[in-house]
Amino acid sequence: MDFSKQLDLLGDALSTVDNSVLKNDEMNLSVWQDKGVFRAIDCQWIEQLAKHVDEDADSVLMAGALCSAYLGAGHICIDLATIWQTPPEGVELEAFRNLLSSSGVTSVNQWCDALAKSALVTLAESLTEQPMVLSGTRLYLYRYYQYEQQVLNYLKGQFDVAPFDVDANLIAQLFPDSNDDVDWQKVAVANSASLPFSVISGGPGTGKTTTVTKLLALLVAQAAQQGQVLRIELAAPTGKAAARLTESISKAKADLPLSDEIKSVIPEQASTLHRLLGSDFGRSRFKHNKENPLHLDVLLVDEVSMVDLPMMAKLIDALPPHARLILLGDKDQLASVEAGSVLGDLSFGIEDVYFQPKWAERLARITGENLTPFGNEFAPPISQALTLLRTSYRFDADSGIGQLATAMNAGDAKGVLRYLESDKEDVHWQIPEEGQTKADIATLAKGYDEYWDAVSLGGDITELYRVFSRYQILTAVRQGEFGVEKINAQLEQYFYQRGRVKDPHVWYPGKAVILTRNDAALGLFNGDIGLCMLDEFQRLRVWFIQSDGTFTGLLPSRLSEFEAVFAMTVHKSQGSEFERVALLLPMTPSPVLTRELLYTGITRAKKDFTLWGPSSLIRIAASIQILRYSGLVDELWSVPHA
Ligand SMILES: Nc1ncnc2c1ncn2[C@@H]1O[C@H](COP(=O)(O)OP(=O)(O)OP(=O)(O)O)[C@@H](O)[C@H]1O
Repeated sequence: MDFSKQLDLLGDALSTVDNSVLKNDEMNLSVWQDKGVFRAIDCQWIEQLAKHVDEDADSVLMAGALCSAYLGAGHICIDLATIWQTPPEGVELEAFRNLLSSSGVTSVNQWCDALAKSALVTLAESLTEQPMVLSGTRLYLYRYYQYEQQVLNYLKGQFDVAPFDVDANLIAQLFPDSNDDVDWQKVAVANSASLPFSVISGGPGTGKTTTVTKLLALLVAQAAQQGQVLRIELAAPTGKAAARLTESISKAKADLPLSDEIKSVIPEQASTLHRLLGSDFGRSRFKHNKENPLHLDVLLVDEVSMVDLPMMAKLIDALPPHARLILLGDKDQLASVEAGSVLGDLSFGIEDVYFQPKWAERLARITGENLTPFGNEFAPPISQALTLLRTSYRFDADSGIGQLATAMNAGDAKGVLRYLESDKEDVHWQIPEEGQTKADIATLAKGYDEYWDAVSLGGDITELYRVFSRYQILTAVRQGEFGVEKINAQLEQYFYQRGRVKDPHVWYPGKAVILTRNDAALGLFNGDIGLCMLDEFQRLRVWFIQSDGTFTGLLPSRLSEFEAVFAMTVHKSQGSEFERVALLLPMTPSPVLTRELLYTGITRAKKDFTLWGPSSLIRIAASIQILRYSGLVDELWSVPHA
């Protein structure tokens, strides 16, 4: 039986769960469900598994349910050794150990032995198709183990490819006056041009787009010298991010010190990953895969922090063997909504491990930069493929947003509060009053005055979209008084009371929506933003920006799954930037309040940032980092380093 297919079929169609699956009464699933450790789908999953074993498999089924539950929280696998020490939240260690000991498991080794012996588990070293895979102390659902292996095998294959020649003169031409200590943009170009796979990571405004545009120019120019034309594709996880990539590449291209002929070969048009791979919406298989690979020589993917492990595996699967893959993103941003944190895992040691000394010498020869201090004989192969851009050209040393983002990223709560309290022009802090239970909608709504003025003038949709994109309210949570749903409803009501909106319950000029699902028929994607305006025949249309910057107007009735977007969650805002951002925290602690969430929220703002929230929660958030289990870090970074 194909258990992974079975898991798919289970989907969200939940029926009554048989809570007596586990032979030991103490391991009653309903208790675990009540504690919020397991979802109904986790219980269904092990209920299915239990039908296929006669053995007393309680400890195995428990591990299986944990594996499924952790996957739901974004982890690719569970680490039994870690869970043995730190059981899921809400479960006491002693109770957890007692439960397992009642099925004969009193140590991690015994737990691993029980799993290794089970008919439900295959060992990674002798892989067969079973519901679960045990690799050391890591336990995976079979399909996720496969995804991880696909990525690892691809990477290991790339590490063995001999480096490509790089034209140092062209690099010098592209960086005519680099006078930083070490010009990491130049190093990134030399490094990525040498390799079939590379990652360029950097915070906001560190020049990622500028750098890859130069990289593409170099590759195009080198190919031209050999009479070849490269097929280059640009992609990003969401429509918004693809549109931004298109815009920034075309801007960066204009400044290149190269001939128009070379520039004309560098594409500007980016598409979404789904569109690139040929999504047949709703099905997990893409049109392009190993049997039908993409027709390209170079693939550049931006905003990779948002790419989950299954998507990365499918992307890699669809690459022709000779293709170069260049990944771009900010490793410190929130990880993908779905399971995995691929960019974070790939860049795990990027801060303190650099290049093998020989590789550092090679790059120094090409770039003329002094990279001797960055040689490290313990650098694992993956670290050769990474470059971190460190200087932000958007935020100067005085910028409050830049300093705030850096402090948050470092988990420096005191620094964060200090910058919030300082009188920097671009950072503001709205401290809620003791016991405040509602958001200050009137103040939050002020940011949209300019937008409503533009709506009432009924101007051009391009201009309206531009004005709308200047300000955004972000929320940390979905539910509750400070959650995105309530805030949107209150904002629409407020706009109605102020006469901006005739009736908030129907479509009206100026209504702003975000799609919550891909829509094959309309060619629109989850996360696409539409603005409602009258067309030339005075009919209401919802206008969506295409990745080429033009707009398409649809009858509102054609949209099925969407929500208002005067406020959006930080998760949804990834891949977008706004001149002014108001980030609204809840008043009480929430597990979603993490360093990454606040860093992502802060870095959406280009010119002005306001944080609404109490200092206690800001402190807590700064101290919590998201950890997602996977085997990528161990497999890629396990070489001890100095
Ligand atoms: N080496 C440099 N010297 C001076 N200015 C630079 C340099 N590199 C980039 N810039 C400028 O900094 C700004 C941000 O650059 P770019 O858009 O390439 O950064 P990014 O990392 O892609 O930004 P984002 O956070 O928007 O993704 C641009 O105005 C760009 O022209």
